[in-house]
Amino acid sequence: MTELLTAAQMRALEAAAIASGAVTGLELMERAWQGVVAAIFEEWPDFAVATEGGAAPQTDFYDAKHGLPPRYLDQDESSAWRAVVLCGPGNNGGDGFVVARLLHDVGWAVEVYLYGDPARLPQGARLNYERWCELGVVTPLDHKSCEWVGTPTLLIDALFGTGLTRALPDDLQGIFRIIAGLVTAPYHPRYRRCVAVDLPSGIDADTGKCWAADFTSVIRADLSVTFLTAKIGHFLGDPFSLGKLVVKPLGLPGEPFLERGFHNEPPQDRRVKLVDQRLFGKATPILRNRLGKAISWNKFDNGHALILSGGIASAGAARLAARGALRIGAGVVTVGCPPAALMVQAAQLTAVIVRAVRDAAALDAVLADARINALCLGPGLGLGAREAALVATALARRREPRATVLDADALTLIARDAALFDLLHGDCVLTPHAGEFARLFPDLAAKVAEPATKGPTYSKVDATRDAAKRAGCVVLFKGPDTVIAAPDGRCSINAALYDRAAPWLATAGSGDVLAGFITGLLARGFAPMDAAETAAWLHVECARSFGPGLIAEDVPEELPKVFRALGL
Ligand SMILES: NC(=O)C1=CN([C@@H]2O[C@H](COP(=O)(O)OP(=O)(O)OC[C@H]3O[C@@H](n4cnc5c(N)ncnc54)[C@H](OP(=O)(O)O)[C@@H]3O)[C@@H](O)[C@H]2O)[C@@H](O)CC1
Ligand SMILES: [K+]
Repeated sequence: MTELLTAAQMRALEAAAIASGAVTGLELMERAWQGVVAAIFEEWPDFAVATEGGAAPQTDFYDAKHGLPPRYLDQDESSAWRAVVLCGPGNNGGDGFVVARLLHDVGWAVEVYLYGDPARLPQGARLNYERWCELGVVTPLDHKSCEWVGTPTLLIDALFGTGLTRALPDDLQGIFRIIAGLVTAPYHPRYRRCVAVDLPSGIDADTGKCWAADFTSVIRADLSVTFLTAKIGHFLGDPFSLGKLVVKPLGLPGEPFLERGFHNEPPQDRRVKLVDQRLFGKATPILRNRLGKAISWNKFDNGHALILSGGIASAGAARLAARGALRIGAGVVTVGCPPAALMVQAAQLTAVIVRAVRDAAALDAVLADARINALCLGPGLGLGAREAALVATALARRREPRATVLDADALTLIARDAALFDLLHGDCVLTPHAGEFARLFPDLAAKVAEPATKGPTYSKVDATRDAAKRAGCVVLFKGPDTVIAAPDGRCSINAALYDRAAPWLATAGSGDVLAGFITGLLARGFAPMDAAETAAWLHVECARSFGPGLIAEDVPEELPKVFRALGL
């Protein structure tokens, strides 16, 4: 998995590299702008063609995005390559001055605006400001001049990066609103693309929160270019403001540290990882069973998952979870349902065993079978006294605690009853969506929802970590930015964003399949955190592999294809 950094960790790495003498601050800035410019030209190769002719291409990118016919192009103006670079008072602005220089060198008409006093720029940024001043003017960015920004072919947002730690002053809020309004104006023919250096200005690099009035006053980027590795804030908040995210190397001597972990490792509860394909490295037990051996010929060695079902009307949710658990490799899956739902479940299920579980006493008897080693409680379960008793029975068998996923209705039940909540143990996994999270942890949800007005801000990562500590088990907080945390502080993000976006996964029943995936992996012997991360990643991969049109039933059926693509 890839380490995501906080602004402070990034600064510490930069300072360590500079202190080691391996690189200077100015060199880092040079590498950063090289990365930005390379990313721009890779993304829009037509922009680099200006090096030769200086004539703007007739291609209307805007047209492609909004379906406007080319005649909307302002032909008179289209021959000018106009770039506007907005620079801020720190090193993000310093990166902006250098990008301006390079674009100028390759033939663009570049206008540079600066917010702040040039005399107070940090040393490296100041030097690059002076170099730019030899080539062109710098217009102070204020309420009046920001109107002149207009709608350039290329807008570079280098106002603020990782150094933004407090709310923007009123004058800046106004400037942001005006520029954001200009560049997102839907019918202006000449606006092409906006590139954010590091991240769109106004977004907090640690939490993804917005220091501007709201996300509508953030200058939305088509491309955000960051350095070394992504920051946590790139995946939280409103990542849609970032457009496409590109990470460029800085050539730091310890850069491969990202593969191995930090040289000076921050404590566990300060690190956040991005779940990615590296989960499936050699060490991954995806093809191993609960005994740590390769998947066994004996189905019980591969675990036995029990999914509790609700009544007839909601019985489908448990079936989806069961199918997920089976496809991900649990050796045996049983659905336990109320007697009245037995016929319905038996008629619909083939490879899955169906058993009647009338009440808590019946569940207790079923759980006497020690081969059942993973439980799934919640999908379509119901919210009555019987269901609460089932949850209590399942959690209370402390002498033989089973790995247990609590989803949907089971989460509502434990949110309602503190005694049930107290039964949670270290082999549980909670899988709330935002609404369920707010019911379970109202104070933490309220802190996440608070707008950023003073630092440090509180994010979904912080909330999930705090929730896992409070519950004493793994919490998987769902969303396009799913955050997974363990009580010991481990934390990761499984992002269905940028090149992994799969909005069609937001479909009824897909959460039930995820609960089933986790349960199946728990049955296979995965530790709760590993099971949650692996299941969440595969869940998104299934959706991506299937594509639009996906319904929940398709998710488990796509799994064999995903496994094959992974070479498993
Ligand atoms: N680290 C690295 O390895 C590398 C970093 N690089 C680049 O540097 C960027 C980070 O630079 P940075 O630390 O100078 O921060 P940045 O975002 O420019 O802003 C700081 C300025 O903003 C000001 N300010 C803050 N809040 C404010 C507010 N609300 N309203 C108004 N002003 C406010 C703050 O003022 P102060 O708090 O000091 O009073 C200070 O003047 C990073 O994003 C990347 O682009 C790359 O070049 C390569 C390697
Ligand atoms: K920026």
